[in-house]
Amino acid sequence: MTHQPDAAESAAAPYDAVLVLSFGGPERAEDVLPFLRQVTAGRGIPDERLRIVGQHYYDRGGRSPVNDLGRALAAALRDELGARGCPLPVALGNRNWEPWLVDALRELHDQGARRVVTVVTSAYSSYSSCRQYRENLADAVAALHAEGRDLAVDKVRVYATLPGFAGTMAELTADVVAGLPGERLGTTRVAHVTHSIPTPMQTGSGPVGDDEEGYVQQHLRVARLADEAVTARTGHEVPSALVCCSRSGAPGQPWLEPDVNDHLEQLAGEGVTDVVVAPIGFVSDHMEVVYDLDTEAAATAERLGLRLHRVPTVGTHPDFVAGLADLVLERAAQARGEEVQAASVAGPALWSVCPPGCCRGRTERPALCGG
Ligand SMILES: CC1=C(CCC(=O)O)c2cc3nc(cc4[nH]c(cc5[nH]c(cc1n2)c(C)c5CCC(=O)O)c(CCC(=O)O)c4C)C(CCC(=O)O)=C3C
Ligand SMILES: [Fe+2]
Repeated sequence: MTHQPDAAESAAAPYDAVLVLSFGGPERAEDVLPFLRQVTAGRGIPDERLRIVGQHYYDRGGRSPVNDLGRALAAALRDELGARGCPLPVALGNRNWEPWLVDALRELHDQGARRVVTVVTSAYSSYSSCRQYRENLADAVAALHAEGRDLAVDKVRVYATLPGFAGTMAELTADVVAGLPGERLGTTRVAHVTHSIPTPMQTGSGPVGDDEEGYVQQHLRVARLADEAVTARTGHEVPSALVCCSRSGAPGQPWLEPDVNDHLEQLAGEGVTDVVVAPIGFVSDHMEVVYDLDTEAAATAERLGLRLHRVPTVGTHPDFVAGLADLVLERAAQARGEEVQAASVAGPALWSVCPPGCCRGRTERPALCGG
């Protein structure tokens, strides 16, 4: 982290640092409640839900895996960029807990960074997974400006269709299905899983007036690519569905459905024997995966007599990390005004500068990386 590259000589120019921007989680029991209050500030998540979610953290000693996973991704990306002759510092900064975003950016600035490119740990458009991070960036940069620090921040493109993400997820899914006994493939189903969001957040996701490129539509592209990989690998068309986990919000409030547990109930009633659970909505094995899928959905499957097979998340898979490095260099070329070839699967490459109104929230707040 100490070596300062000469930005002018680097394929990463004009950027002199990379920020991995993530959700964040607690690492000690005493931090669980403050973390939950931070996440839900003003969002009307019932106390009942908070107690349940808090317990998931306490059951693991109060330590969420998410920060360690973010640090591992940042280190892997730094190594990959270094191996490509771009020895940039890569820092982890979080929305909801230490290491806080503003502190990560301040540290990069102390190391000499003046123009930072951000990789968010979510591949999809929505208020929660894209715009809210852009608002967090606006707040952090404004705070640093108020300290007299000069720093500009950009973001790589929305990467649901990046080969290193969607293609890797598709191959990982095909690996799991191909490992099942051939005689059970006829009674096997794939469940592509993502984080549920409120229905109005889905409606507002992606560019205004574009019904083809919202949160769900982007997931359906990735799911279809994975289905095709499964068929190519096994010769079977294994039916699949896009389902959700981690719903919160008040009872009565509409969120995306079906819940993965309800979906398993339905499949059990249809004579299915095996369900391959592919967490396409997530990039690492954080709590939504290790609790909602590996603990809760696994228990549901067990009760129903279903065999559940969980596909790994992309994590620090070399193809994912290489894809993110490609994105950083692609964004750099774009920032230099060069024409770029944006590699994409399962649909067109998505945008790096969000159009006005993209992923609308409940209120208009300043956001960076938008047009
Ligand atoms: C789309 C999406 C992603 C994926 C994209 C991305 O990664 O950004 C995501 C990731 C995550 N969500 C996480 C944790 C939580 N999310 C909550 C609440 C909420 N999530 C929402 C959406 C998303 N969340 C929403 C609309 C809410 C309602 C409140 C609000 O509008 O904000 C709550 C409050 C309690 C509850 O309601 O469950 C917690 C504790 C963790 C950390 C896990 C760990 O510690 O390992 C991660 C990676
Ligand atoms: Fe969440």
